[in-house]
Formats: sequence, structure tokens, C-alpha cells
Amino acid sequence: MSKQQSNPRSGRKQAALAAQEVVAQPQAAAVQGGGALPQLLESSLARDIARAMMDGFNRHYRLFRQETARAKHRFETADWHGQQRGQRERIEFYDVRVRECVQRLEKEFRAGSQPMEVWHEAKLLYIGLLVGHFQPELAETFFNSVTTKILHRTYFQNSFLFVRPAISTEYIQIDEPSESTTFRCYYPRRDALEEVAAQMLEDCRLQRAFTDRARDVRRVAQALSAMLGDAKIRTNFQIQVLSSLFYRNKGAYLVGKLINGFDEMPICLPILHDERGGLYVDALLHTERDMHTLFSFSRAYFMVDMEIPSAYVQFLRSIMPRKPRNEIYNSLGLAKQGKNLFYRDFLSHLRSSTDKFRIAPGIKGMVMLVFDLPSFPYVFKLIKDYYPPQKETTREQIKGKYRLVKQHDRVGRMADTMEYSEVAFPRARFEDELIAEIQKFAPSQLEISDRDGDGNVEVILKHLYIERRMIPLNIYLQETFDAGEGDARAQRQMEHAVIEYGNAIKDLVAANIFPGDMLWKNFGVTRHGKVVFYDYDEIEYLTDCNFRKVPAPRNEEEEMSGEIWYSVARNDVFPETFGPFLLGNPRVRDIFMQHHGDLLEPQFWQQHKERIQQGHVYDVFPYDGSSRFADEGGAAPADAAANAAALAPPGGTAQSGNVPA
Ligand SMILES: Nc1ncnc2c1ncn2[C@@H]1O[C@H](COP(=O)(O)OP(=O)(O)OP(=O)(O)O)[C@@H](O)[C@H]1O
Repeated sequence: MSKQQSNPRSGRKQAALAAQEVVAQPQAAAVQGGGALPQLLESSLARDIARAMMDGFNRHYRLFRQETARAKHRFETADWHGQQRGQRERIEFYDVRVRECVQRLEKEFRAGSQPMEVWHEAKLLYIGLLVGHFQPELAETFFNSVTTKILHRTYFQNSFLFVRPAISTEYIQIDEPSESTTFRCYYPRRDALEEVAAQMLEDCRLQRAFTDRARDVRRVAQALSAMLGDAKIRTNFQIQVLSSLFYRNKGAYLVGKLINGFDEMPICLPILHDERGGLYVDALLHTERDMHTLFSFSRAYFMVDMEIPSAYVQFLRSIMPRKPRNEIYNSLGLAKQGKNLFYRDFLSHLRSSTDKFRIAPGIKGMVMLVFDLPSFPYVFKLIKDYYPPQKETTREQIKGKYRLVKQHDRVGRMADTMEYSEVAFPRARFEDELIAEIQKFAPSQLEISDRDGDGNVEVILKHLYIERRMIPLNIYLQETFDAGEGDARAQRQMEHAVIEYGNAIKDLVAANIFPGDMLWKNFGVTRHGKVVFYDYDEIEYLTDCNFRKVPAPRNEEEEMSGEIWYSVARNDVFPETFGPFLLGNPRVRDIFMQHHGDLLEPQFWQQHKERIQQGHVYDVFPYDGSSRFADEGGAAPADAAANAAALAPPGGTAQSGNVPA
């Protein structure tokens, strides 16, 4: 093959042909069950490229870990603003390092002009460098990220990048006995659980004292004992806990599991600061559901210092077997790995299913065109090219809002999104109605072609968000209305949904987010019955909004006017006016007013805005109040007390679902 033909940046068809040539041999061999041995080149270029790529990844992970490791000190010193900043800034690290690496490869090796034989060999040599590496799966993804910035997309195949993983992540371990292992084991006696609880807390090595460690040890031991109930203790009875604590916002979480015979039960101890500035254990969470809530896609990523991330993922999967691995990687802050795994799962799902992509059920969006594949639990969102006049926004502004949500504390109430570009789907899997919809509303985003020249027509979408599918709240409520007042179960569900809806808004308020458009259709209900917001194009920081009372009319003409007669600035919000849009159904209105009437009062919003402006950082804890250890008159948990007071409706108790009351 000539150098010209195999240049990764040459024209499309030519490139496609070249790609076929290069991969022809390995593919043929693969059919026979093995790979062809590569003809090694004499040039050292491939080795240098592989080495530079490895250096690029190692630098990335070193910096990522350094930032992550700071979370412990920030927790110990109650540096909450720093913690949030760290969480936010760490998200950007990956792209910066990829860019650096691409630049280096271009500058030192003119990477974009090298023939494909060099790239093929660079991949093989990179695999060699991964033997014995502690983060091989992340390093493979890094290689993909860099390579896809350099090669033409016709080369996006396993010969040149890691379409499939090459290195196993099973049984990776640190040989040095002095180094910390992924998890610690404790072998308690049934009658000496306190000893183990004390040791577990001691081993966290937190540089801040517990206010009443003996009390916490007793509570943890009692909770462990209650978990065991009257189960017979088996020979393998043990507790395993992950060596690094999980930090997020104002909490540190000790995550592990209790093993007895064939039973394995998750455990998690949230460690918080109390009002006196001491530490305390707030709860012992122990159900799979608790874990799902803690690791939800609608929360910010944890900061966890991990030498071998795949070992953490394996451990976490053992306590959350139904949680996809991509979501676990995401929750650990390794979002590119999550994105890569998601895409692999998606392609595999496409191959093994036959249903078609369709317009998502529900009320169509004005700025987003949303579609789904019924057999797959995610939705795909395109930004439209045209919006109705009331939506004064642009593609860039919308992207900015989605970015804001990604970096913000999502407090269990805003769905995380994955952003993709140039995604190709088989045309045959699209309903014609959906194609017509995209052609009408987002033509700039659509290409339908046989891009790879392989005889398969594809739908190629330029830019796409993907997020978990939920049941739109308007549909959920409608189903309960349709079931009728005689259906007690439906009535309970309706009540739950309305209360949850208000809780969701209050949790968003605590996170300094004003959702903008609060219509039911902009919220979804998750598998666990949580209400989560997913329409981001109008969100604002609460602190950027001006919450106003509707002015009293000055004369009869103003009073009778059907129009808004007072002047309204761009960021003015009139909470009293929410009611007519939301509360048309009398039953819904009753429940809403009973639990969340304060949301219609400007003071509620103003007070929160002021507190946030004064520097108060609310934290919305990922478990409900009923899971918390009952207070025995000990130290009041700082945040819980503040939130309870601040978020409670007048004369009532805190209603926010997750804010401990
Ligand atoms: N995660 C999701 N799960 C299920 N359905 C969804 C999801 N996200 C969006 N939808 C559906 O797509 C519709 C439009 O989505 P979205 O609210 O994001 O669009 P939008 O254009 O921003 O809306 P609006 O017109 O209110 O600004 C929703 O009303 C809902 O029916």
C-alpha cells in the first residue's frame, strides 16, 4: 500500500479503501479464530507515538488523582466551596490532556501524516505498554480520544483504536504488600461488632475528631446487628470496605459490604460535620436501593482516590448488580470511560435488537427534538435549528446550560447527560416519521449517507445528548387521573408524584438552581419513583433571578386587563403566577398547596437566594431522613438542621425529600 493511499487524512473514499486494505488480513484471520501476526516496521515512529500517548495518559491520571486526593483535606477542613470547585474543575481535565497529547503528536511526529501501518503498529505497541498497568481500560479510552482527533473516521475500527478492550481488568492488583489494597476486610465476632465498627472508623484516618466516637461506634454496631437479625453466623462472616472514602459536597462515605454465608449486603456510612465542627456518622445505609440513590445518574460525581479503578467498579457492581458499568464509572468521575462503555453497550444492543427509533412519547419539546428506541432505556436529544419566538435562545446558549448542569451539583434532581458528536445509526432502524421530524426541525444536524462506502446507509447526527429515559411526569400523572378516584393505588401514586415534584424543586433551590420552566412535562419519574428535572434550556442560577411579588393594580383598567400590565425585566420571576400553569387539577392543587404552597411565595425564593449569596452551601444528602440514626440529644447535624429550618414550610417540617429533617 502506498503511503499516499493510507494517509489518515486523505479523501473519504480513498481512505475507506485504504482502511479496508489494512484491516483485510486481521479480519480474515479473525474468522478463523485468531489474529494475524503484525509485520513490524523498522521505524521507531510507532514506538514513539505509543510512548507519547502513554505519557499523555499517565500525566492525565496523575493530575486527576492529585485533584481527587485533595478532597480528603477539603472535607477535613470543611472547605465546601473548594470541594465544589474541585468537583467542577476535575471534569475539564480530560479534554485538556487529550488536546495536549494531540498537539504533541502533531508537533513531534506529524502524526496526522503518518501511514496507517504506523498507526496499526502504534496500537499494538501501546497494548504492550499496558501490560502491568493499573488503569488499562482508561488508558485505552485515552488512546481512542487522541486517535479519533487525528485519524479520519473511516479508520475508527479495532485495528487502529480500541473499539473493543484489549487488556483484561480482572485481578489487577498491586504486588507491593506495603501499598494499600482496594478494600479492607474485617472479621467480627457477633458479640463484638463494636470493636470492628471502631476499627473501621479508625482506619479512615480522618484528620478531624469525631464529636462522640463512642456513640457513633455503638450506633453502627447496633445497625449492623439489626441487619444481621437472627441470621446464623457463617464461617465466612466478614465486612469488606473500600479503602478510599467517597467524597462529595459536604459528605464522606465509607462504602462496603457485609458477607455472611451466601448473603452479601451493601453497607455505607455517611460521615458528616455537625454544628460543633466535629465529625459524626449519620446513618448506616444497607439496601441496594440506598446504593442506587447514592450513586444515581442525577448526582454529582464522587471524588475517590483509586489506584485501580476497575477494582472499585467490580466491588461496586457486586453491591449494585443491576447498575450498568458505564454509570458506575461516571459516578466515580471517570466520565469518558462511562461514555465509551455506554457506546459499546449501545452498539451491542443495536446488533441484538430489531425495534426502531421513534419520536419519544410525551409533549414535543420546543427546542429539543427527542427520540428513543423502545427496547433501550435512554433518550436521544437533538437541539433544533428553529424555535418558537418565545424561546429567545441559541444553540450555543443551550449547550452552555447543559454544560452548567454537567458541572453543577445535580442533587439527585437533574439527569446527567452524555454528549456525542457525529453519531451514526443504521437508517433502516429509524421510523420515517422521525426522519421527517429531524429533516423539518434540525436539518443542519442530519446527514443520511453511506458514509463508509460499505453499502449501509446511515443516519449521522452531528451533535446529540443522551440521557436516562424516565416517565414524563405529565404522562405519569395522566395515568393516575385516568385510573379514576376510586383507584386507591393510583391516588397514592399521584400524591407521591406531586409531593416529589415539590421536593425536587426545593432540592434544586438548595443547589442554587432555578429550573425556569417548571411545567410537569419537564420532569420525569425514575425507576425508584424519584422526580428528576430534564429540561435545561431555561435554567438559571437562583442568585441571578429577581423574585418579585406581582404589583397591586393601580386602577380598574389594570385590574381587568388580561395582559401583563407591569414591566418585567429579563430575570424577573413571579412565583405567585406559577399556580395557574401547574394546578388546574383540584386534587393536585390540594396536595401541592398542603405540602409546597411556599413555592408560590416570593419570600421563599428570596430567602434562599440571600442565604446562598451569604456563602451558605446547602448539601442535599442522598438518603432520606428515615435512614438517619435517631438523635439522642447529641450534636445536631449542621447542614440538616439548617436545611430543615430553611426549607420547612411555615409552621411545618422540612418537606424536601432528601434534605434530612
Ligand atoms: N429523559 C427523558 N425521559 C423521557 N422522556 C423525555 C426525557 N427527556 C425529554 N423527554 C421527552 O421529550 C420532551 C421534550 O424534552 P425537553 O423538555 O428536554 O425539550 P425542550 O425543548 O427543552 O422542552 P420545552 O419546550 O419545555 O423547552 C419532554 O416533554 C418529554 O416528553
